[in-house]
Amino acid sequence: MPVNDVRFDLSSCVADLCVGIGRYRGTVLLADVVSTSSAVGATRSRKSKTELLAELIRAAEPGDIDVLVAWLSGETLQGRLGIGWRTLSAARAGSADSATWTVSAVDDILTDLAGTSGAGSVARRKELLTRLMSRATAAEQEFLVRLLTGEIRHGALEGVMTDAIAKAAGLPLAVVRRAFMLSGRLPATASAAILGGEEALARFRLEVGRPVRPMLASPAASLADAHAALGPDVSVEYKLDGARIQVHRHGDDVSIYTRTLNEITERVPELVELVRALPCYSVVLDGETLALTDSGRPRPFQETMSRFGASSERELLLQPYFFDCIHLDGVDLLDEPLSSRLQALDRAAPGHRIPSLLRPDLAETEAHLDDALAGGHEGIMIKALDSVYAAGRRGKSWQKVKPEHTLDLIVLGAEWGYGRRTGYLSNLHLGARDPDGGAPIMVGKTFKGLTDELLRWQTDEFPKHERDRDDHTVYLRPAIVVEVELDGVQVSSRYPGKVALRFARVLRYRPDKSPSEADTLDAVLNLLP
Ligand SMILES: Nc1ncnc2c1ncn2[C@@H]1O[C@H](COP(=O)(O)OP(=O)(O)OP(=O)(O)O)[C@@H](O)[C@H]1O
Repeated sequence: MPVNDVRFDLSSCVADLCVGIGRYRGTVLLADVVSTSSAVGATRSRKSKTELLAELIRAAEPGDIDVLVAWLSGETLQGRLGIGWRTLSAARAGSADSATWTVSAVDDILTDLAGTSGAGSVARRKELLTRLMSRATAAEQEFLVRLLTGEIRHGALEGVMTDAIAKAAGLPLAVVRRAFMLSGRLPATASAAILGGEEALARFRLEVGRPVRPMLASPAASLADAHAALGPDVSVEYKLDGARIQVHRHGDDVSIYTRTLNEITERVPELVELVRALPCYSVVLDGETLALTDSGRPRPFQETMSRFGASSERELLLQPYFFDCIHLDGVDLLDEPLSSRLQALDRAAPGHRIPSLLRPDLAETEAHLDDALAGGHEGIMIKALDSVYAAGRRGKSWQKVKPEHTLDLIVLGAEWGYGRRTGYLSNLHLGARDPDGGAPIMVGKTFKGLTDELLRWQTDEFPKHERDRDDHTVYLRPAIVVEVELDGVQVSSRYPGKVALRFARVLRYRPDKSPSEADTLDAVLNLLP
């Protein structure tokens, strides 16, 4: 689309939005949300995305704020309703001429849909969906389909949404970010910010038993770079190729969460036992878990992840390796430097620290990386000892060094295979995340690295996320993240990002990551020689 058309679309969307909000201030119409969402999608500027979302949040009635934020950030139950694209299309006979749905009325229907189960639920769901769709305009229907299939999250990513909440509430961004880290939920953060200001946000505290959003690392160009950037006061740790765990214990109560804050306590009894036996009363630990082979090498990532699934194989015993401690016996440590948190970790869980070195020189750091790789691990992490615990990938206080290029990409589609792969979905279309929250951008294809087991899994799983299909290809909604290894990237006019992967091969699927955590187009472009 030529640039002028984008501008035209955007300005008409914004005009609609202002009319909508002006007319209905107090009661936000679904139409207002729809025009904001398309305007947010159409602009590539983070600043205007923030402005638009902030305007919408400001205009909402108090009771609508959390629903709005949940919708626009994808943090909503609707993606999990299990309503497919086909069912939704079937419910779309005809559309209304003018917009009458309000946010709260739509939310009531969605809540009803979520609560419908048992005998007669199919008919009841159909009836609710038809009611919802028949009173919606064509644009609203489009939005509802994306909302119900869980696709909407790409309109407003976490970063933009926290900016918008801060702007709408007139509060410093740092205060909003911290509340989000502690509450783990954007809707609750938004309502508190708008209705209760800084005081309400300050009430979000670290609570033992409630997970906080984890701190992440940024990739380092090289080991020497990371070492030079962070200076001598660092902790250099193995980067283990397992699954992130956050462990909370209060007395005998233990709860364990994944990187995406899902609770898995019931599935990992051996970890619960071990944590109960630690010499402390209350603690929150951050770490990695994995299963080992008899010779002490890490088992493949898929096997560790399989322990988190519904049918968990208990024979594979998981080991924990902790690397942080953010609460110990009544004292919150989030704002303490890493050096103090590591001392607390050694008191709380002696003998369970991830293999690490304190303040090594460059040669020792290199040797640690070699040891990690020789042991079958992924690489190392280099962390500034004076850094506080802050959720997300902001700043450079944790840097990861891995020898191979790998990218976490979004599966956009898969082509039917031929020869040995006839009848299987095979060649994957791979997309990078648009850093500005737009649709993923295709950067390459591959079928290399796909085992028979993965081919079978793909063929089973992909149709559940189908967006469209033709004779050769099944196109997917952004839902599945796959990690690929590659030799590099090259400039290419074949794909819209003007860059293509070189020799990409599938390493594994990443069920622990959502598309909003996939690598961005910028990360791909960074690999250009
Ligand atoms: N010593 C360690 N310190 C922190 N995280 C570690 C460590 N060892 C392994 N990890 C894992 O690495 C992840 C942090 O790396 P990053 O922020 O790059 O996330 P990621 O995208 O999942 O990483 P990758 O895709 O490289 O596995 C953590 O979520 C954790 O699961």
